[in-house]
Amino acid sequence: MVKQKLILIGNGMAGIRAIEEILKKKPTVFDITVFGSEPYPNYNRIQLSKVLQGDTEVSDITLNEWQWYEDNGIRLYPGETVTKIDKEKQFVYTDKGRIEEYDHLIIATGSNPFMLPLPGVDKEGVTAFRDIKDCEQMIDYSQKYSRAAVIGGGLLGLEAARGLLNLGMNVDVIHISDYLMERQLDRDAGQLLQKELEAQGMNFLLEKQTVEITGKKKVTGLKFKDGGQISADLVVMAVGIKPNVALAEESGIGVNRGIVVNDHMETNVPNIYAVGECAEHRQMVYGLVAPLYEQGQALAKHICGIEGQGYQGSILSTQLKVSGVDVFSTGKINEDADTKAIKMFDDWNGTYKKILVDEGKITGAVLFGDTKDGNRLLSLIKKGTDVEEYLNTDRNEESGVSLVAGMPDDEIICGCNGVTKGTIVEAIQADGLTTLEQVKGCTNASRSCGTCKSLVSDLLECTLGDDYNENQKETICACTDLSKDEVIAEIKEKKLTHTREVMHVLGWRNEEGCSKCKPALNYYLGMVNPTEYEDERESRFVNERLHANIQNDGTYSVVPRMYGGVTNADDLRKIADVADKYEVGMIKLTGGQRIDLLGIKKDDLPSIWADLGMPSGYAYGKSVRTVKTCVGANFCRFGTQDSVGMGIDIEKKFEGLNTPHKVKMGVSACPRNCAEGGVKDVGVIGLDGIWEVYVGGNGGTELRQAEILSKVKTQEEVLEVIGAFLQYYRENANYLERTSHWVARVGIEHVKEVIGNKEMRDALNERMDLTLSTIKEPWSEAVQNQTLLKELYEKVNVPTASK
Ligand SMILES: Cc1cc2nc3c(=O)[nH]c(=O)nc-3n(C[C@H](O)[C@H](O)[C@H](O)COP(=O)(O)OP(=O)(O)OC[C@H]3O[C@@H](n4cnc5c(N)ncnc54)[C@H](O)[C@@H]3O)c2cc1C
Ligand SMILES: NC(=O)c1ccc[n+]([C@@H]2O[C@H](COP(=O)([O-])OP(=O)(O)OC[C@H]3O[C@@H](n4cnc5c(N)ncnc54)[C@H](O)[C@@H]3O)[C@@H](O)[C@H]2O)c1
Ligand code: SF4
Ligand code: FES
Repeated sequence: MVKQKLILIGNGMAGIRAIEEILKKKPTVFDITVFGSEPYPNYNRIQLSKVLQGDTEVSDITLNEWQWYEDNGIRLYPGETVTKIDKEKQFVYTDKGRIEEYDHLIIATGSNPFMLPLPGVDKEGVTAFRDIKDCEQMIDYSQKYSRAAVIGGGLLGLEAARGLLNLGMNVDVIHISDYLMERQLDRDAGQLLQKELEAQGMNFLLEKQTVEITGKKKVTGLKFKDGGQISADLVVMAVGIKPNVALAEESGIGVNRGIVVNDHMETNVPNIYAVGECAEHRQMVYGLVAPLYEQGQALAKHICGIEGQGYQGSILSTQLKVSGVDVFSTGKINEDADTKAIKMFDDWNGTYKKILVDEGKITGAVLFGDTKDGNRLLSLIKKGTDVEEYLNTDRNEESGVSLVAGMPDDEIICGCNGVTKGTIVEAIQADGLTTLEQVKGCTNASRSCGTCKSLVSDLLECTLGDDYNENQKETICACTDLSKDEVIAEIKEKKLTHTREVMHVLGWRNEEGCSKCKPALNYYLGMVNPTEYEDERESRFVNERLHANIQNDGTYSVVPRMYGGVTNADDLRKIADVADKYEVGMIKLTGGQRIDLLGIKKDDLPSIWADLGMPSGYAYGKSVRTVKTCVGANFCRFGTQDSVGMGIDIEKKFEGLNTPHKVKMGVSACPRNCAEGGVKDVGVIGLDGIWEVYVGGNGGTELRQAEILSKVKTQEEVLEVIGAFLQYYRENANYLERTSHWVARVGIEHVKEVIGNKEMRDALNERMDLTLSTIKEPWSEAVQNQTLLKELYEKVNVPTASK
């Protein structure tokens, strides 16, 4: 059957959720292509607040890994913007010159942050808070400067302000209204919130209208209409959002405030849908994920030909994500002539509750200080419940497990994803779930803002009773209850040899595995049985499969090996010839002292490798990468040892070794440490007559200083210590755990004890040598294998996505 061509414009939260819903219903009907302006896979935008507040890492907020796109046969074009839609011919055009035909088109272009058109808005240091780039800019500024001003005291502004406080900045919040979050709270709750946030260190300027952003090239402060002014090194604009409708409008699709859609999310143009913040349904545009996910459901049903009543609009609820402050609001927030209000204010405990009632039915609520009734009130509003029923079943005294035990099955636990208690309990019982991660994987509960995590955890405890262990072991992924150590033990005991066999024998919940467990099992199997295990190419991340790093424009990079960062005229000539012949986009020196050829077409990869005739630098692999060296004793007047020779020997010995994550090394010949061994996975420093070996350093997002592991005298001893360390890391770290995390987790003293023990060191080196004896050079192997070449590099429609 010929697949129908489905294109999604916008690789964000709403669009991809709609695709997930479509795949659940009709996994094989559509040939899907996704264009996303941002150069990342779909990530959890909501969690950017947590990233700024220091509670999570950018690397942990990905919702759909590159592998997910591949596993589902989706072509993703990251960093590529659709610039035109031809609605008659049914084509889309992109800024990279690509033209793609569609049968169905989904527009999910989200919103743009509203930037006040003030004089000075384009100065350095003025930013919105919408994406990873903005978040990184704020973190960067906080390291250089001390004063931040946030314009807008809404949800976003307050979450940004809390993050900037956590990053050590002094923060002024400039708000136009006379109380905070006036769109979500009433005055009483807004004032309580202000008091609480002031106690946390925020400074508020209310009823202030900014008229100018001052400074020359860079921002220095703000001026207000009342003549006042403040100084600031960073200005964050958080005054609301505007649906991103320019593309739709220019392409002749019906637009009002958002792209106008009907209940099935269809626009006024046949075969074109809109979903998410860019869509306008019954005169409403939404800026929270819960309604956007409901829209995705309706869209998926319609596009899959499943009957349904369509999207009917949503009742909103919001919660501020600032630790130490509990605020919740849903439905109507302010009284009018027809509304009665039930109010409770406990000054002593700092709690406030207001419930609004219209004709006997609950229509809205504002909670401060104690928000555990929030989801219940949302459920009651949705059901149109009589207020008397609510008042007669007061659960104020209940908390934790007894609170969830008393909830009816249709009560919502996860507001973002609309998941009820009944759905979660059923999944726990039917699928044997025991962990939060598994519940998230099966039901989506807690997958967005995460505020429902404790309720889900209470529900697990309530359903499993004594079988629930809160300090659950870390399982490999949601497909199994087994930890990494248990799986490795089973592989050894049952002599398992393939990923599928592991999944089958160990009772994987999902027979196909997932993008988390497949590469991990492939690694563990290879680590346990180096001589017998046949690497499963299809279980690897696409970069490793293609032996090249995919770039944000869909091209690849080629990094040949240069042992110890040393090159020669012949190799440089070969690189120059290749660069000319294949019109390489950019030639760049890397931080690991090598040469990177960027902008390579996929089809050209094998010919370039053949022409270069140099080994792969493994710049794409979870493997030993580079050994950076300083010039050392042969040339430098401070040098005490031959760091270059040592670096080359290390690199030659361990090149191509698979490791749980990438491994970078550095060798210097004196404590000046020019090769930066202090921030490498393995750093070697030569002193007079001895070598020091450091491990567990990291120079990336989470800076960590390497710790001393050993002091030895000879080159052989250095190789012996490094060999034992790397093998111990290979055998004990979780897949995708850098040495910095692993050493911090197990403790350097423990690692020292193991590596310091001669017997253990020898045994580790024996296993290491066995592994090293099996390594094949991947580029020359690929060039000589015609079947592989055809399969990997000439195949059309391989998704341009990687990890
Ligand atoms: C810091 C922060 C915290 C938040 N917290 C919460 C919260 O706690 N709860 C909540 O419910 N909501 C929260 N939100 C709002 C929520 O993140 C959004 O409602 C949601 O992400 C919108 O999804 P979307 O897919 O419509 O838009 P987006 O996620 O913005 O995705 C749209 C994507 O389309 C891309 N795009 C646009 N035009 C094109 C084009 N022409 N071609 C290709 N790609 C294009 C954009 O680059 C973008 O990546 C928060 C938002 C932020 C910024
Ligand atoms: N926890 C959450 O649910 C959460 C968190 C962050 C963002 N978001 C969503 O992201 C989007 C953007 O959030 P937002 O806070 O920017 O929007 P918002 O519309 O909720 O709040 C903007 C605030 O800025 C104020 N404002 C407007 N003009 C101003 C001016 N000139 N000077 C000072 N203040 C001014 C408004 O009074 C308003 O309170 C919203 O859709 C929001 O729902 C949600
Ligand atoms: S680390 Fe020492 S020996 Fe090496 S280049 Fe720097 S100063 Fe010279
Ligand atoms: S309430 Fe936001 S993820 Fe559950």
